Amino acid sequence: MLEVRDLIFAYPGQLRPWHFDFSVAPGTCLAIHGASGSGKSTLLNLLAGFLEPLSGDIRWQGESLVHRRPWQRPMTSVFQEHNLFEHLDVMTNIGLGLHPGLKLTAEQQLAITQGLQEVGLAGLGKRMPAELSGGQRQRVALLRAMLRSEPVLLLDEPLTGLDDEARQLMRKMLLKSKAAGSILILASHDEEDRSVLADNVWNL
Ligand SMILES: Nc1ncnc2c1ncn2[C@@H]1O[C@H](COP(=O)(O)OP(=O)(O)OP(=O)(O)O)[C@@H](O)[C@H]1O
Repeated sequence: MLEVRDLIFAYPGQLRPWHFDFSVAPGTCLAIHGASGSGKSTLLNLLAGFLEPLSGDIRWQGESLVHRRPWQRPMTSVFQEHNLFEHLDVMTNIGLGLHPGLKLTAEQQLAITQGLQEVGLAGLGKRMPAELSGGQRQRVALLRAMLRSEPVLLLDEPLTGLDDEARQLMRKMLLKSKAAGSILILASHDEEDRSVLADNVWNL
């Protein structure tokens, strides 16, 4: 269970702080809903550990995460900038997500090849990020996040800008992650994405 308890945050000079309090069970998706500027990305950044709360707690399996660095948290984030390494090809970008020294097992290599097929990118493993469209880059970033198999996936507008076919494929993959027990925290303006993926909604 991921628990967010009385988490308070404000940017310097902000008069009304945010107050977050919710919990999310494994195998479910919480959508964060709110107007532009309401704090969706801020909440994801707090969960990921890129921002420090003023007070309150974030707990995973009963253990506090607030003093853990981002890479020590059981989470993977896919934020709007897709964060691919520009000088590394698609396979290497994904492989680095699985093992920082690229020591991949045969099983992991197979998972990458199959994953690329599933998200409609078969045969593009040797491409450099600059040789991909925006939507293809987005799918690489999402696939890398899903293959990391961390218990919590933080998703900031993950399907924005994808065409219908790619969007359907990625929704299917995300539903598969959820069925396998992942927690999805989803910031999305898209009502259909929320209705297909989310079990609960946190309104900002
Ligand atoms: N580093 C920062 N310093 C000060 N204020 C910030 C900072 N980052 C964001 N804000 C402000 O905090 C508010 C929430 O921003 P945030 O990016 O979390 O909104 P959002 O709901 O994700 O918006 P969008 O849907 O447009 O992506 C906005 O008013 C924004 O201007």
